Amino acid sequence: MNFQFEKEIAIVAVRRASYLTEKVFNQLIKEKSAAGAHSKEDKSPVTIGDFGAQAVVISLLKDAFPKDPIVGEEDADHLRSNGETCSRVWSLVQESIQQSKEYKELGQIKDAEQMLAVIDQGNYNGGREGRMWTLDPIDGTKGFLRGAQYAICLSLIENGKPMVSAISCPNLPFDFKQPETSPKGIIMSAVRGQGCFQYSLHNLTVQPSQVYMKDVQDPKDSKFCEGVEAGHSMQGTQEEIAKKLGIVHGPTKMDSQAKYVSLARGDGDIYLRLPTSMTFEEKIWDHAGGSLLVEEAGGIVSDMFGKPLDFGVGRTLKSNNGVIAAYKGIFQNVIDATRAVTSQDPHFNKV
Ligand SMILES: Nc1ncnc2c1ncn2[C@@H]1O[C@H](COP(=O)(O)O)[C@@H](O)[C@H]1OP(=O)(O)O
Ligand SMILES: [Mg+2]
Ligand SMILES: [Mg+2]
Ligand SMILES: [Mg+2]
Repeated sequence: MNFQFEKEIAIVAVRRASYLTEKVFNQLIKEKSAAGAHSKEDKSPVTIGDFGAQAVVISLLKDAFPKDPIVGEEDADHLRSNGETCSRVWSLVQESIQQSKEYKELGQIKDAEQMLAVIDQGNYNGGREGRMWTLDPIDGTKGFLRGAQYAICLSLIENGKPMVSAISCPNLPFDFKQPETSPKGIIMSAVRGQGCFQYSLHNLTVQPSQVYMKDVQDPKDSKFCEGVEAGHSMQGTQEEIAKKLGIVHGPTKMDSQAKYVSLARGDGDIYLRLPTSMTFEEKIWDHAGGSLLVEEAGGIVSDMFGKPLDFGVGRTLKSNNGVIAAYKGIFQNVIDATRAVTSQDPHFNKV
């Protein structure tokens, strides 16, 4: 199985959904300036983007692979009881499907009622057997609102292992070495055993290029990254781990799975996500896509104890705690430093 069709559809799906989220963001900005409102407090445009992106991706997946179940983050409950929001989502979804130049015959939705049913098809409970897709229609919601990084993340998991992934990052520069001048918008995609490739989000004529993690030999020469939100990981502990590794530069803070994407193309070497609570269960849609990209680009991904992430135990990573991703040449150093810093800290006692 070489998964070529799966990969192609996954890329088209996240590209179609990105059209929708970019439209929502631009409308939100316009509304803000027109009304002078603090729409940062207003969660509804985000909700519109999340629901709309989930509808667009699932409708395409269901036409291309009718038998595959889907673990998606959102459901349609809120839209069923909120007609106006539902209509806004429906018009965005229609427009996003109509403007798509790729596989236009797939993923059509006939009315708003059908759209709600499509969104609810992301309700699969996950598990070890066979194929399933996992979708985060907007990962990094807070980054999305700030006009910073966010990602649309899709992955095909087979028997508990991510096999195909496509992640769209509308706000990442195409060339990370020229962040100011480079056009924004990339998709990164990988198939297990076939490498990791970067595509342009908007320019379909750009040829994909294979990306690799940087070949860092000494951990102290490495760059580490973490999430922006202090409530999502233990930033203080992460700083201590970096210090232990001899890293002198502070972390790059970035929302969403754009962190995995950045590592995969050599713009960063280590991603630390130490749990704020040992009872917190990371969601499979927050890590399946990104972890495969990093692995296919020369990295290793595990939990904070070095244990491989297990995507076959339901909608969450309940048999893991936290996440560590690093270039393979320094991965063991990172795990050792993490153990040295956390093993005496009762916060990290397994429950
Ligand atoms: N306490 C938490 N620990 C770890 N991740 C969290 C926590 N709360 C929310 N998240 C998730 O972190 C992801 C964003 O990660 P990052 O901080 O790296 O940008 C979101 O998918 C968000 O999930 P949710 O969508 O349920 O809010
Ligand atoms: Mg998420
Ligand atoms: Mg999300
Ligand atoms: Mg969310």
